[in-house]
Amino acid sequence: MTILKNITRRFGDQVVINDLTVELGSHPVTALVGASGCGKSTLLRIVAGLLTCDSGVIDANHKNMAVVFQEPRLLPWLDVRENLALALSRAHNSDPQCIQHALGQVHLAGIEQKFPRELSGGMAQRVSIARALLQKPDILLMDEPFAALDAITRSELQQMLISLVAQESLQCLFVTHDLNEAELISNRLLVMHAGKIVASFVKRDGQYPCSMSADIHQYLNQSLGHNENLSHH
Ligand SMILES: Nc1ncnc2c1ncn2[C@@H]1O[C@H](COP(=O)(O)OP(=O)(O)OP(=O)(O)O)[C@@H](O)[C@H]1O
Repeated sequence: MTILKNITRRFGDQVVINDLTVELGSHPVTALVGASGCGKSTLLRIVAGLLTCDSGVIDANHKNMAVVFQEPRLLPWLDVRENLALALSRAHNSDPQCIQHALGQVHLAGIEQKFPRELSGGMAQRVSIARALLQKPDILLMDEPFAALDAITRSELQQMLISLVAQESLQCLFVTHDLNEAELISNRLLVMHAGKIVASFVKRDGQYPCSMSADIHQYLNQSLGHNENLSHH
């Protein structure tokens, strides 16, 4: 479990994360949704340790985190095996079989020799997920990982992630502004608005409450900076 208490982060005069308190890791997949610019990526980067906060406390039991971004961020001059070997060496692991295993996990056997430019967007993103898995993360942080993919590929990767989470007992924080994706993938859904978590929902018996979608749209439709009427759940 990672607990963030009273986190605030500014960029210049702009308060992007505003006295935010949340606990992560009590459900396999927590989705974080919110309108563009509400601070989702900033929060994820703070959790990942890629960004400091100005005030607040982070009590992180998740020691080993891996991040998957919207872009695969593969090194173009290295082939797939070399890209993954780099991640493996960072994880202080020299067992090359792990690379085959990780590629199998993302259903991509036999492409070790290909260079990133030879991969489709979906394949490249699968490689970046394999790279994250090689780090054996105790929480996987995903920032709009499927946003740049076409609808069919996106759906395939969503199903792959759902299976992976179940098979590997992964913990995942999944940032998206696609509510359907968030509902499908997550077990818990946090709504962010103007730097705060304004609502939280838990999936029970495979379903979120019927009223959730309307509640969230009310938040998403509000312009940033006008959240004083929001109710907490
Ligand atoms: N490095 C930075 N320097 C200055 N401002 C920043 C920086 N990073 C983020 N911001 C600002 O913080 C606000 C929140 O950005 P953030 O990327 O966290 O939002 P988001 O909810 O993830 O949005 P989106 O869904 O569009 O990705 C934005 O106004 C953005 O311009």
